[in-house]
Amino acid sequence: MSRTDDRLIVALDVPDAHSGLELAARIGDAVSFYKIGLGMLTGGGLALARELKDEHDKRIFLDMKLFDIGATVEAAVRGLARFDLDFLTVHGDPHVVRAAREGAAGSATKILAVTILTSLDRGDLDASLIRAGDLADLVVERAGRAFEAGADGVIASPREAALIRALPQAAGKLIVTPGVRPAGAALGDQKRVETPAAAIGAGADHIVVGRPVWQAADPRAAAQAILAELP
Ligand SMILES: O=c1ccn([C@@H]2O[C@H](COP(=O)(O)O)[C@@H](O)[C@H]2O)c(=O)[nH]1
Repeated sequence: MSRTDDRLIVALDVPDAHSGLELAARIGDAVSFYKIGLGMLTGGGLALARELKDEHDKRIFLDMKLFDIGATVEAAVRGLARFDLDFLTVHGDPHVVRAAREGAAGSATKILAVTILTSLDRGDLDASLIRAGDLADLVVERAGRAFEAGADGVIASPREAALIRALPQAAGKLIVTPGVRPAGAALGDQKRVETPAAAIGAGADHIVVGRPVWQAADPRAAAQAILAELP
């Protein structure tokens, strides 16, 4: 059986596993890859991951954005890798990525490193005392360092995807982009945004889309419309 185009990852940012399962059932075979994030941590997110994977043959991206001392990250990733996840996120700091690599050893879980959140702009970085300079340059630099530390891929906005794809260290690595909006869709809190077609055209392997799908009156049709515009 051929899988649905898994370049689209739908963020299941609903409060609990029950709502997540209902949403996935409404979307049906239009989507084969789901992201479960921090908002569902206390709502049965891991149980949902297991059920979608084992009972519904979906791919799972667990977006935990882990950040801690190396030993703690390694232990957390070792435990989470037992859930047979496809993707797991950690912060892009090299010590975190190295620890996550150790924790994921022997599993098929790919470690994705968050560069700079797509909801941030230069003003937000200033407020957080992040080094001055062009935001895209910082994203590309963090991506390069994360790759060198062993990340299987990075999370960045579609605006930086082409620059990251051009890095020699990016060969064979994944670029996954949230911050994706169909033309005319509300941005919400996203600040560095492009359309689905532009993101894939810039070199993203996967796009992550949440609210434009799960808040739609017809989430299946919304997902299908996004897939239809991919080059
Ligand atoms: O830099 C990042 C990293 C992760 N996210 C997550 O992706 C989805 C996006 O949801 P939308 O509703 O399409 O904005 C959400 O779960 C974030 O936690 C991100 O947006 N940016």
